Amino acid sequence: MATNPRIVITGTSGRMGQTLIGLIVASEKMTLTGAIERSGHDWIGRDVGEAMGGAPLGVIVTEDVAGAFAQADAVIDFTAPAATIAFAQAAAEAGIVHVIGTTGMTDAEIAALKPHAARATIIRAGNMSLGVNLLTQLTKRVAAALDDDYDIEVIEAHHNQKVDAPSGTALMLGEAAAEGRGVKLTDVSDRGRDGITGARKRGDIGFTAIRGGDIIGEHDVMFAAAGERIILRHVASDRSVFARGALKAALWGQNRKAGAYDMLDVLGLSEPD
Ligand SMILES: NC(=O)C1=CN([C@@H]2O[C@H](COP(=O)(O)OP(=O)(O)OC[C@H]3O[C@@H](n4cnc5c(N)ncnc54)[C@H](OP(=O)(O)O)[C@@H]3O)[C@@H](O)[C@H]2O)C=CC1
Ligand SMILES: O=C(O)C1=N[C@H](C(=O)O)C[C@H](O)C1
Repeated sequence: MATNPRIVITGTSGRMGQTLIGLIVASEKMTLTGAIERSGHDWIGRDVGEAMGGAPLGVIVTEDVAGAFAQADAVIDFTAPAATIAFAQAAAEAGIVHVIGTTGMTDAEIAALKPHAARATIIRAGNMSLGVNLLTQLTKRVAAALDDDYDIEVIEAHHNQKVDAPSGTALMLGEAAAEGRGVKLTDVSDRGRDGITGARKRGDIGFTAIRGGDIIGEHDVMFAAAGERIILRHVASDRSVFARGALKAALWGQNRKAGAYDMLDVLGLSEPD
C-alpha cells in the first residue's frame, strides 16, 4: 500500500492554518507531519491539536523549518510575503512541493520565487477555491465579448483583520478581465480613488476594497454600461473552500516536474495558449 503524502503547515495558529489542519486530520489521503510557527510564538513546543483547543494530534508545533521539511512531501503555506519567500528557499532545498496561498506579494517578491521553482514544484494562487478559479475563466470570456462601452469594476469584501488590498482574488479577476480585453492590467488598473478623481477613464479596470467584521471573502466583477450591468459574483461562506483547494494542490504536485503552477493547472481549467 502506498504511504500518504506527509504534509507540513506553516502559520499554524492562523485562520487558514487551523482550517487546513482540521481537514488534513480528517483526510485519509494525507498525513500531518509538521506544524510550524515563528520563533517566540507561544504554541511552539505544544501539541498542535491541544493548542487548537482539541485532542492531541501527536504533532508538536516547531520553529525548525528545515527539520520539519526534511520529514515531509509538501508544505502548505498561508502566511505573509517575507515568510513565504524564506519557506520557498527551504522547500526547494528539501525538494518538497510548496503550495502558496499567501497574498499581498509585490512583483519583486513573486520574482524572488522563480529560482526556487527551477528546483521544486510551486503551486501559487491568490484564491484556491474551485469557484473563484472558474470565475476567472468566465470573467475572461465576458471581457473578451464586450467592448470598452462596458466599464469593468472589481469589488471585494473581507474581514477586518485582512492586511492587503486589493485582495489576491481581486487581482486574479482583474488580470483575467485584462487578458480577455487583450490589455495589460498594469496599464489600465485604477486603484484607490479619493478626492477629485476626474471622470472615469474609458478602458480602465477599477478596484474597490471593503473591510469589515468577519466577512470571509466576496468578489464581484461588474461590467457596467449605459442601460445595463452584468455582475459575476463569488461568495465564500467557509474557509474550507480555500483549504480544500490547497490540499488538492499538494496531492496534485506529488511527483510533478519542478516548475511554477497555479490552480488552473491543478483543476484542469487552463486554456491552451
Ligand atoms: N489563496 C487563498 O485561497 C487564500 C489566501 N489567504 C491568504 O493567506 C494569508 C494568511 O491568511 P490568514 O490565515 O487569514 O491570516 P492569519 O493572520 O490568521 O494567519 C497568518 C499566519 O501566518 C503567520 N505569519 C505571519 N507572518 C509570518 C512570518 N513573517 N513568519 C512566520 N509566520 C508568519 C502568523 O503568525 P503570527 O500569529 O505569529 O503573526 C499566522 O500564524 C493571507 O495572505 C491571506 O490573504 C487566505 C485565505 C485564502
Ligand atoms: O485574507 C483572506 O481572508 C483571503 N485572502 C485571499 C485573497 O486575498 O483574495 C482569498 C480569500 O478571498 C480570503
